[in-house]
Amino acid sequence: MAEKHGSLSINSENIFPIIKKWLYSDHDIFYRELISNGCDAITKLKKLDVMGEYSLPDGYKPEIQVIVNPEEKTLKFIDNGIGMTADEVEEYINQIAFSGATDFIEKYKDKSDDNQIIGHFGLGFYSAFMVADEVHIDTLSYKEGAAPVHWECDGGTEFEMEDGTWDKVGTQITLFLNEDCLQFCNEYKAQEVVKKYCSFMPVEIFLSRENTPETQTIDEAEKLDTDEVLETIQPEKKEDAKEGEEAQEKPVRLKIKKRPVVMNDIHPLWTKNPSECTKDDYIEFYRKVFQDYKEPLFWIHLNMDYPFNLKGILYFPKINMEYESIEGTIKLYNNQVFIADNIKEVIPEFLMLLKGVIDCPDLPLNVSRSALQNDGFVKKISDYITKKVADKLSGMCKTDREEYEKYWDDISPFVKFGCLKDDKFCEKMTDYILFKNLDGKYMTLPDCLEVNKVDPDEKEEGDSAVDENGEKVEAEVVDEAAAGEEAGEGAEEEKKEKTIYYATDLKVQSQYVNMFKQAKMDAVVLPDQIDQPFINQLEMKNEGIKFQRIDADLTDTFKAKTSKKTQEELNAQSEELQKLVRKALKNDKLTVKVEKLKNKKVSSVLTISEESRRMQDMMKMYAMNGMDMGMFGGEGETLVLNVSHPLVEYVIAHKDDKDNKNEALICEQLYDLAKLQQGPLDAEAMTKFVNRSNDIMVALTK
Ligand SMILES: Nc1ncnc2c1ncn2[C@@H]1O[C@H](COP(=O)(O)OP(=O)(O)OP(=O)(O)O)[C@@H](O)[C@H]1O
Repeated sequence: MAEKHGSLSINSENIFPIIKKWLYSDHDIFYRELISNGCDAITKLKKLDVMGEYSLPDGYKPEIQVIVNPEEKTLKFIDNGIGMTADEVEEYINQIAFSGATDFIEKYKDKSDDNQIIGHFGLGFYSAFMVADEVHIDTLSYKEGAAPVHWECDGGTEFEMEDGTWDKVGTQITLFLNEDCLQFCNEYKAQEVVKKYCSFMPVEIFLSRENTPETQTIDEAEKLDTDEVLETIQPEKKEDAKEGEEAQEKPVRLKIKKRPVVMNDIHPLWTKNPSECTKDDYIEFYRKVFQDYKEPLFWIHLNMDYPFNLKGILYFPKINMEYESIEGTIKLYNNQVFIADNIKEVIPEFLMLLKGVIDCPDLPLNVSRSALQNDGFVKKISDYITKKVADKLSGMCKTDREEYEKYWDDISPFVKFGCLKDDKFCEKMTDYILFKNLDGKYMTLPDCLEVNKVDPDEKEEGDSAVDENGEKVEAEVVDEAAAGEEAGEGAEEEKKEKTIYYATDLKVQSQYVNMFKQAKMDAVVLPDQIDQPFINQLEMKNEGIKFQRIDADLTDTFKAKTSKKTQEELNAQSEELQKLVRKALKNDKLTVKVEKLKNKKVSSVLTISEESRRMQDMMKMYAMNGMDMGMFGGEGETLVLNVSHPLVEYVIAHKDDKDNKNEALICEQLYDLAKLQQGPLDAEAMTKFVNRSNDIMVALTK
């Protein structure tokens, strides 16, 4: 070939500075580009062999060598792939690749955020100029009679091309590193980058150091053709061999140049058929990739060929905590070439709580992130992954409930977060969300509704109420006919709305929990922060389902049946006592209700309406961001006084007695006792409560 000197066909004189600046944030990516070009070249050669257009030489072992040379500040990438003829170098390197790079830069130069482009694919070979002042190509095409080609370019717009000396089919790319980028010819840095991008590339990659003095010693029998023998070590003669005994010869040893170590796994687990993979394989792969010593709970092996190609493994790690602190990683690959972690355009956000690998060769990667976001195909991929996760979970719930329950506490933040983030996932999972009831038993939403279908009053028909020790207490038995009057049509209407009662803290709400248990009513436990938005969403999406905290209201179950007349009396007493209690407590917002409760040992109970409490909880969240909370305190609180309790009877009997000092004292004490059943008192209230309790006991001594 006549020596050729030419200009690269580009539009801009400044293309190299742009390449360098553009990809500055992750310019180690050139490793991935050059190694994957080598992989492609090898794949093409193997394909030609399969098609009968080329015969691979005997003992052909596809491989890519990465050779660092810190002394000479060079980095070499050598593959035994298809190679290039001079014409091909002209076409693919001088023209096409460069114009591709120009297009690429033209398209994205205005985008200021480096992360806008997810793959950097399409820049390929020229990414070498991000770190190198000069790049050489030495290549020999597989084609019969092809001549080796040498090409070089010093980062300007000029290149030189001439006959070369490369005598093996394949290509060597040599980078003469820029002074700022010498780290890339450091062996350890090279190792790190190759591991980052190339751990699962489909061709074996070997990393070595040029002119390395490192050696290793092996038995002669272990010698491979590729070993470079530096010295043959003859065994010492065994002198102490006893007479008659055959002298046992030690083997000949060879000192060889240290063999390069394979850097990658060319058959990662996700490429295998799930039926070929064992539990140990999955766990080992998980540990290797995510450096997590804990065992994952379970996993989903995705394996799809049609209508798009997608393979991967999603692991559910052990995460028994609030979702904010969970950090997952989903690694995205394209034909076993690592692209990036956590690409939220492709992988649904809630799945980022998991750990996993997804390989999707069909993904368009040389596009900006915003283009990916609006890509219908990418949306399909994302939907498919979501569906598979929901299928796995619902399937497990249906066929292996015991196992599902075992994992539930760990996966529940993830499932709930998923339901909040993804409507389709929510739809599929609604019936497979588990709720733990007061006895610690897991129930699905349909189970909960089934339980609540039974009218607690009917269930209790004929039963007496029981106290906290499970002993029967006297309950008011009223004339059915009289009670019947109040059961109008309105009550029928109300029953259509199904209420699921819940507790958020079994300790704090223990008094209510006891009352529920005594009344043989059930509630579910929803202790996590995510539960509140989650039940809001369930209510929104499932008309007729209402969640109510167990201290939100006293259900009719706790009340004795009363005649209309008695109820009217109670209403009147409520009005009067409200005035009295408000005055005693100096609290105008408090509602007071007098009720006839079945359990005569309960004197007072505080309820706070579900709506007010939810509103207050929300306000508390805003308060953390500096909002004043004072205006919302005490809203929606109702003090229920049990008319069947002697203390309340006493207050009612003496309500008009202006000289009675005990009245106010008892009102305050009843309120504090009710408040204590919900949670701790604040410091001031607690001091008052203790002093008052002491006063009451002193009074007993008189
Ligand atoms: N090691 C190699 N062996 C053989 N041909 C190569 C090699 N490296 C590059 N080429 C040729 O040069 C062309 C341009 O390479 P470049 O890396 O710029 O882009 P690409 O590989 O086509 O796309 P991508 O940017 O996605 O890698 C390739 O398509 C290939 O034909």
